[in-house]
Amino acid sequence: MKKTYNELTITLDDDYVELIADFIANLIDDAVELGIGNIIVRSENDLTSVKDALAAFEGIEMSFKLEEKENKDWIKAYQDSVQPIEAGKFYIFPSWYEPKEELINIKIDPALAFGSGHHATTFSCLQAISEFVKAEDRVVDVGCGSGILGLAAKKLGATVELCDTDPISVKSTQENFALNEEAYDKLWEGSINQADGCYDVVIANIIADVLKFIAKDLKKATKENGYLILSGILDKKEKNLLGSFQELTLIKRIEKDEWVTLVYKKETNG
Ligand SMILES: C[S@@+](CC[C@H](N)C(=O)[O-])C[C@H]1O[C@@H](n2cnc3c(N)ncnc32)[C@H](O)[C@@H]1O
Repeated sequence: MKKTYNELTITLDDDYVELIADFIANLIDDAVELGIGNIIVRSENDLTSVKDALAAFEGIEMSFKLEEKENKDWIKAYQDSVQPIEAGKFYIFPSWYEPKEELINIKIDPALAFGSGHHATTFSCLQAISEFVKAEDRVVDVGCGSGILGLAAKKLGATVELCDTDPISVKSTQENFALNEEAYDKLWEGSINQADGCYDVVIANIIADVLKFIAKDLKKATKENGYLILSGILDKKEKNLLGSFQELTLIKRIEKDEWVTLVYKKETNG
């Protein structure tokens, strides 16, 4: 145990506390404390990159205080308790576990970027990918985080491109593709507006407000008769989002915990 730990206090609108806390819990393995209008994260690791990842979120005002404090006894727990999970056709496991023969294996170690597979939004996307991605599809993973969704599509034989506005996610995606001995076809720091052409499947697990903000580009990037998988939508935000995608056909809705995943088809006349 180190002599000191880092404490990051995030002050934000109380409506977003749970959402952002969920996001942080998937970035790191350390304790996240929820307050009224604030979240406190404590870790022996440097929390600058968590702060930077949060600062990259568009549409949510946050202020940050990062301090170094004397260590009492937090740390050391979650990493030991990270369990593998099964989602759709996939088995997501940390490297200290053995793969499972009957499933498609994806090795992900807990790291700074979002996407260990445990969060309801990632889990539901993996289910949707199992159902809608076919070999040789051209797929883009928008907001790739750890790269887990792109990796899943790659394992199904798709051509995969990925992007994220956060450089830590881009790095983490590179590392996770290497860890799984897979190669992506393109990876860039940025968003879907920089994509080149159209895709059979567009996947975006971000948050409702951002999905709304980039709706036009997501729809444009989806091929005729292609699929658009949207996730990261809190149930209370769903209604407000639907209007931005109303010209597409909603073919599947997956609800897990308080999170909703929507699968749209862009019909030929859509
Ligand atoms: C909830 S995480 C999803 C990570 C991973 N795809 C998964 O399903 O577990 C959302 C990611 O979207 C990224 N992001 C936020 N706004 C974005 C935008 N406008 N365009 C692309 N990525 C964005 C964040 O940096 C974050 O890595």
